[in-house]
Amino acid sequence: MYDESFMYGKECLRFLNELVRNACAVSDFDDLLDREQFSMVEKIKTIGATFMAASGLDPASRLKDSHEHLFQLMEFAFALQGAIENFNAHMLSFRFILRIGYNFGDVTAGVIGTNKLHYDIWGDAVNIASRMDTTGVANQIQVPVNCVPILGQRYNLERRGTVFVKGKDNMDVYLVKDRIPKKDEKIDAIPPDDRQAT
Ligand SMILES: Nc1ncnc2c1ncn2[C@@H]1O[C@H](COP(=O)(O)OP(=O)(O)OP(=O)(O)O)[C@@H](O)[C@H]1O
Repeated sequence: MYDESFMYGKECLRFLNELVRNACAVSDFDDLLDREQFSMVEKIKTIGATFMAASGLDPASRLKDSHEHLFQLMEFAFALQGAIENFNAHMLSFRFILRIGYNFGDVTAGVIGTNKLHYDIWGDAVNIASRMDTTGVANQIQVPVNCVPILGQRYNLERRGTVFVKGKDNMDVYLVKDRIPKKDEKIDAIPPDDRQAT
């Protein structure tokens, strides 16, 4: 845990900056975005200690009738967890806790104003993603129930219960635990000799 008031917030800023573009972690948040496997994922902004990303905003790069951009975003969330683990392994005095909120749905994307331009996204889907984070669990990825049919195709999800979401009342929420292994992954994990014996 860190204290935002320590050294007037300077230490907090330094750590967050190191985390987002640091030299000691194996893969920092911004570097992850350069990877081909996250080609549809975009950083929107950081808000305080929150890192906001979206996927599939460019309809041209989205594969038709595919949920690949949604899986990419979930894989990105896993990669962030890995980056935090790496980062924490270099820390002696404290550990960062990462809480992730995830949602999908229609959004409006654009820029407001004429100076200090900033690309942003809006909509119910964004508000709910934000609430999935704020009502979430330390070191876990929380998603609303509407994500389950699609994410359940690739990930093991555990029902957490209901959380109160402003403007939505109580929402059913799930925690994304891990990937469902692919069939051939299981076979490959068994050494050839053992495979004959079973
Ligand atoms: N583009 C965005 N960037 C940052 N935060 C966002 C964005 N869109 C939505 N949020 C956040 O999502 C949350 C949910 O928004 P909602 O419209 O439900 O409530 P609100 O009345 O705006 O929230 P509050 O009064 O609690 O700040 C808010 O905390 C809002 O700051």
